[in-house]
Amino acid sequence: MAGTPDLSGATPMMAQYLALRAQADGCLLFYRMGDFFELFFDDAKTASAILDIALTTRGEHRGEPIPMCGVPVHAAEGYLARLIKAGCRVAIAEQVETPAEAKKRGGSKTLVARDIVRFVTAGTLTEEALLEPRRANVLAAACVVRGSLGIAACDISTGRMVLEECAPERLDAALARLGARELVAPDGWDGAPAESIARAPHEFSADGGAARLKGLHGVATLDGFGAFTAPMLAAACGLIAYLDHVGRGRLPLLLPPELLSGDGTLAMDAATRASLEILEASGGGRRGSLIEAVDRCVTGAGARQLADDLSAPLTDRVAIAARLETVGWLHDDALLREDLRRALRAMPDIGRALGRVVAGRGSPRDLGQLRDGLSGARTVAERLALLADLPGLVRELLPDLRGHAELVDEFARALVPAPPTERGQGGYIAAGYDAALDELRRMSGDARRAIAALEAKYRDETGTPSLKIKHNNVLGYFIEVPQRHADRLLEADSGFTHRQTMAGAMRFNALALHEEASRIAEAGAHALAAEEGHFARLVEMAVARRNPIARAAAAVARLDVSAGQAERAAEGLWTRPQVVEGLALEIEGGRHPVVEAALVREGQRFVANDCRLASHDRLWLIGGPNMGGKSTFLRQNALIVLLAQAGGFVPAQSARIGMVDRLFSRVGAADNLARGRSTFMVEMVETAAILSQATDRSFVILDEVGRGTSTYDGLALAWAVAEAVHETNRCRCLFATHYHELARLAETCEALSLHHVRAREWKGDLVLLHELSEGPADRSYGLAVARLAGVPPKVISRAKSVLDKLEKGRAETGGLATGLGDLPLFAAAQDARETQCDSLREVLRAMDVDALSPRDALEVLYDLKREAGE
Ligand SMILES: Nc1ncnc2c1ncn2[C@@H]1O[C@H](COP(=O)(O)OP(=O)(O)OP(=O)(O)O)[C@@H](O)[C@H]1O
Repeated sequence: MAGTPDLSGATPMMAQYLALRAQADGCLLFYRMGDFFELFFDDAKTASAILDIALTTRGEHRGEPIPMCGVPVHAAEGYLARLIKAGCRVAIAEQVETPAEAKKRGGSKTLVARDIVRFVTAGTLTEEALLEPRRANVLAAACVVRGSLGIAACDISTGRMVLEECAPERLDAALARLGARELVAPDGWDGAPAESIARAPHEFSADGGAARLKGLHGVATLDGFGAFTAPMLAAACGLIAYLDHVGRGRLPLLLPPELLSGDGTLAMDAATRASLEILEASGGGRRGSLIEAVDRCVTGAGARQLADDLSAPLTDRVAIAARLETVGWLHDDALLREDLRRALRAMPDIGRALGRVVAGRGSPRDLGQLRDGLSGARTVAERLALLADLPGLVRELLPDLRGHAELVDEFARALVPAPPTERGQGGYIAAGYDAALDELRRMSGDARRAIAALEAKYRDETGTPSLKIKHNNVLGYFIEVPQRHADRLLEADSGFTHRQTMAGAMRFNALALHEEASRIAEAGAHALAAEEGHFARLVEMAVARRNPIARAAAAVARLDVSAGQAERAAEGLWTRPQVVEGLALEIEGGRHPVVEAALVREGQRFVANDCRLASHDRLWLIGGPNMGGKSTFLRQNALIVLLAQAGGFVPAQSARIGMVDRLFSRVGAADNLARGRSTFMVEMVETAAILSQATDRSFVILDEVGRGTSTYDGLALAWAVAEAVHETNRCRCLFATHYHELARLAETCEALSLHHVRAREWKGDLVLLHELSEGPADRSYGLAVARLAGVPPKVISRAKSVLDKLEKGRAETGGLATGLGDLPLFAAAQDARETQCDSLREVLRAMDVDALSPRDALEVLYDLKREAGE
């Protein structure tokens, strides 16, 4: 591999490598060698397999060849992104001195010193290229103090930090809500999820956490930020200690912590989130998720805020009303909305630029982004301030959007319009900002002009029109002439000194050229140093104002979310929900945003359905054929509740929602093999959670619970669960089931009613109407659906005869629900076609094929055909 020195015999280097490896602590070690990051031993095997790059060997260690692979430094970000995605963490070991410095330090053979400069892990990214613009990147720490769980979480790309406390068994739900990419937990804590990163328990100290937060934010007490408890502070301590470790002592942007209280948000556990596909569809990724169907934000920060809103809908009516008022205001004024969105669309990502600047990885471009973003925010605020009747929420945001005039003006004067991402070449400080810098630039400009004049002069003097003055990184400035004209310059008194002979050309130096070149170099170095000085000062200015800048970023994001919600509502004829006290759930003409979008893409129409739950009719049992739309109906109502409490409009004609405290969604026998539990076990664990946690203010959707086991067990469980939900939890609940027998519950449960999705058989084909109707389902249509799905006719006809037998057996024994009483649902199940099939079968069975003459056979065929026709 190019650029890789031979390891054999390089023992000091191997010693250096192994020492760094020991510090890398479970991470892959990227070891910088020239233009490459090299990986050795098992790291090389792991990385080459994930990255699909060549695994080679170099040299030996203890008599064994050393496996090795490498990635070019200039392309390292792409490789890092893939490794992080595959769940790896990476330690970056850089050369921390130049070869010249090493030589000066210890002689010509001295190894260049290297050190781990930082760790790159999923939860601690700040690089623009490694982050998803529309998704927050959350790192969390958790620990238990005196039986209570503390959680600290932050998105270091924007600095947002939240602290919360809850019961230890709520850890999974909290992590799912926060969307944590990486979790840090004390070593030896048996409640820690398997994939968490273990850190020394002493790093989780409440006193330590309080001290670090006070130090970070320069305050004597944390009371101004919130009343934080010991578990929260201990978790914060663990989080900051880990950040300190991965940043090698340099902390990223951390804003003052916010106190999160579980009471203020709609509780949803991990299973509910997964089943509602809020931020990710079940197959992974945004496609097909709720957020994809809702998100019309024009900025990355807006999309991240929307994801936050959807992950943690509110239970505070005032806060929900404030958001809804803003969305309504922008919904009703299309011109204003369009104007605002146009302004927002042009804004860079202020929060993430700030994150990089504070983390010490900011570039001139990031400063330019802060300038443009904050100036855009100011313009938006000024335009909004002119309007009458601003919603309260928008009025509150105005001061955050303004108030950066000093920084914006300074940055506007200091920086060129489009600053580069690299500082090495300079050129990012604007002309006219610093007279001394302008003078240095003028000097090097003069010298460049002088060099151009020299070229003309040398051509004249030597009589060589093809003489050129050129520049490269090795020789600097030099004079080049074609070989055949070189004699004149090679003469002893020519004033030129020979530098290099090329094929067909010769290169020379001259004193005057050397002097001008030195002036350029000197002025260039001074100019670069001056620009560096300005850069450091501008960075300092941004860092000092980090909290107000972050507030401006948050205000921009909130405006974008509201405008995006309004846009989505206008596009899809969504409506403003009423979120009220009480236990109603009245949704008229509700639709499922994701299913509807999919249908519309195929030119089909979504059938809207109503849902009317109230305390006297709080459990709807929903039957009907497979594919009839039961799951869709269940989910659309849960999603409408979620969207409404997140403060947005909803896909319905009207919606009146009694505030929900907890939302549960369960799908029978969902696969969760990754967690090593059987599907049925998962289903029951999740159902148990609902039965123990749902209150009368909760909303629960249960989709075919009980289907993951034998028919009798399943029916019995579904029956008992429905009864418990009705009697004990008394929550609002939609319960989809294929067990017709459950209809009997309506006789004993007064707040339970029966509903079904409609279907019809028409000319032998099944027609699914996707329409919800009152009353029990008339029959199953499983075989018809299977035929629709393309199951071969042979298998369908076999299934039919099995079904006939089963139903006959059931009729004789009294059926599945014997002992629960008669089941009228199945009484009318036989239809005329089945009887007809049986008579055809009778004729065929009676026939002796071997005894038939060809003529008789033809007769029989005619008979059969006639009979079938009847
Ligand atoms: N209201 C509707 N309007 C139009 N099409 C619908 C509607 N509801 C569902 N569908 C269509 O029917 C398909 C199946 O819906 P869904 O999964 O909700 O049925 P189901 O009754 O739960 O089926 P199963 O019992 O097999 O789980 C959807 O993917 C969608 O294409």
